Amino acid sequence: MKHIPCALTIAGTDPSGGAGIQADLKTFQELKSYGMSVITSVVAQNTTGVQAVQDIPPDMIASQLESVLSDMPVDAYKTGMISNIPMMEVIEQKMAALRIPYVMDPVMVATSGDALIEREARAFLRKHLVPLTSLITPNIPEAEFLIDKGIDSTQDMKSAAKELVHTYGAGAALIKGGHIEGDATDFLYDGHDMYAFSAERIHTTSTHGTGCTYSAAITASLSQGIPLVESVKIAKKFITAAIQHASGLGEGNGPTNHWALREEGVKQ
Ligand SMILES: Nc1ncnc2c1ncn2[C@@H]1O[C@H](COP(=O)(O)OP(=O)(O)O)[C@@H](O)[C@H]1O
Ligand SMILES: Cc1ncc(COP(=O)(O)OP(=O)(O)O)c(N)n1
Repeated sequence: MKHIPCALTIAGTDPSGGAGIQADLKTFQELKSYGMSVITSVVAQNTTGVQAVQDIPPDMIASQLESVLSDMPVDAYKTGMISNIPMMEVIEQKMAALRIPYVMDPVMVATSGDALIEREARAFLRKHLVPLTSLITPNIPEAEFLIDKGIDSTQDMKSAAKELVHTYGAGAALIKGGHIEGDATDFLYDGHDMYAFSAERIHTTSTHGTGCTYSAAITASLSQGIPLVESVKIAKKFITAAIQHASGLGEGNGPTNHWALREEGVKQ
């Protein structure tokens, strides 16, 4: 029987469908990986912001992980919103021994400005989960927190990527350029070489869930055995089209369009 590439997301929810688990599963599906999910927090949110958060008890996160891991193959996984230390401990305990690609989107704050992680959990994430990653994908504010320094230029972005690998033990680091002026250029450092992935900046407010979608797209390709640099290249094309062809849904920062490449007729 043919093996279907299987990708798992461990993250919070977005009932409006633009970010979190919902964005991840849509992305896995579009990129032809079988999607699975473990929910860390149920978040009442939409394009205007976060209205309420209900964290799932750590035991229940452990049970969900056991359900998936005891029965299903997982070829690659990603984490998104992990709001507190007990959740991180469970993820570390269940996932550390797995020798499969792990992409961490170190989610801290939503586009709306709402915090999605407890303050004291940030340092724990850096110490315990970052060293398990194959790739970490911070935006600029997240990278600034992780390295404890300001990032004001492309040179700073490149230095941050190197520091995340060499000082904090990430397998590779992709610093995203959504939050700096100029073209939307992201820098990937894999421990040896630096790569730039660039797209023209699109003038839009439809950026809700861009980080979730981008990291899920990378995870999908990694689950198919595609090498890291090529996976990021595919994902950059996917997220750029998704922003470009956003539907303008919602009253606030709208979701991206996960089927944009399919609509464009681009063969994936
Ligand atoms: N306005 C934009 N035009 C084109 N690409 C963008 C735009 N905003 C973000 N991106 C791209 O979307 C991806 C997610 O980046 P970013 O918005 O920085 O992440 P996050 O959603 O985690 O804040 C990156 O590839 C970034 O370069
Ligand atoms: C449940 C959940 N997880 C993550 C985010 C933040 O998503 P991100 O892709 O960084 O996009 P923005 O919201 O910052 O655009 C979220 N909102 N909800």
